[in-house]
Amino acid sequence: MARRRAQALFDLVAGFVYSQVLLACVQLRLFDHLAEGPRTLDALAPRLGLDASACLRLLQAAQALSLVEPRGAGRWGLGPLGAVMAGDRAISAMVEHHGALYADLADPVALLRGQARDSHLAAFWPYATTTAPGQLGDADVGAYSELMSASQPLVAEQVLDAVDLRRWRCLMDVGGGQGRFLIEAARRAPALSLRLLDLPAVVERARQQPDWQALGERARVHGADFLRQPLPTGADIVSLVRVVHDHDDEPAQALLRAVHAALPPGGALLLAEPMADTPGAARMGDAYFGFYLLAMRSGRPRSAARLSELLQAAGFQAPREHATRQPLQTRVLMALKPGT
Ligand SMILES: C[S@@+](CC[C@H](N)C(=O)[O-])C[C@H]1O[C@@H](n2cnc3c(N)ncnc32)[C@H](O)[C@@H]1O
Repeated sequence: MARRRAQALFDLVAGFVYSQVLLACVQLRLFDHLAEGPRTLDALAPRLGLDASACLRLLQAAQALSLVEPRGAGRWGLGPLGAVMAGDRAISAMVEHHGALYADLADPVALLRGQARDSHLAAFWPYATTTAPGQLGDADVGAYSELMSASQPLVAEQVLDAVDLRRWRCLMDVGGGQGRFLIEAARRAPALSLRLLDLPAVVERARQQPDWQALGERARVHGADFLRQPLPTGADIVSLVRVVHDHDDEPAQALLRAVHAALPPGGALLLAEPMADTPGAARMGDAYFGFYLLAMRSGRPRSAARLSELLQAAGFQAPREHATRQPLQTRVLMALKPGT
């Protein structure tokens, strides 16, 4: 038992280093190079811009983390985890933006005391701290919008496997980014009308995408600041996907009230995000997400029970949970506005 605890503690100490090894592999595009086929150290080092000794150090560290593996004849190939990274642009993008989080975590006590000066993560998600998100331009929203679009297919698949949208007439995705969730919803529910609401600069990016344009008359965009402007009416179901956890209690409550006001009686709110009380995911919810949102300077991970309280305080009936395949990544609550 003592040995197991010592190992567990060592992993806590070293976890940050393992993360940096992964970040270096992604930043140097190591997995992309190895996806083309196994390579020798001499062939890899110049491609990564490293000398042979540094390249070997990285490969050995990455091998210990199952990211790469030796393949004989002095060649290196993808390891089991590196193969996952090489095949998934979304995961690489997700890892890469963690450079901002790691920089913010350099002094965790200052972060907890609210004394940290700059927040790299707050700069990455500028809507979280500005008082005028509606004024943000394309240069401010582009990086996070692309990251969200890259990771959205996994989320959309889980949410739309859990909830059948075919009984609804019009879905408005609030904070819907570049429209990826709606594009998938449109495919699964061919009669559904679609409304995308996000900041003006974000919906402008959505509008320019060919697969959004392909939706034609079915889909409309609405650029607005959902914390400072009323939401348009007309949809009978509203989704908030990975949105509520970005906001502290007061704005989150205001947003839920705004959604309630925009829905007709009998309308529904679909809330999907990772939640704090997920069995087996305490590390992810409370440790990782808790500190991520602290560094971002807005929002908190919430349990399904806490979200249910907020939803009912906003006027919704008690929500029902729809099980997803990977609750660690996304859980889904559906709440109805009472009918007349
Ligand atoms: C974490 S992202 C989630 C995007 C998308 N729902 C997804 O899951 O890929 C949060 C989204 O909320 C939008 N947002 C944040 N504050 C907003 C505000 N005050 N008004 C309108 N949209 C806002 C952001 O622009 C961003 O697209």
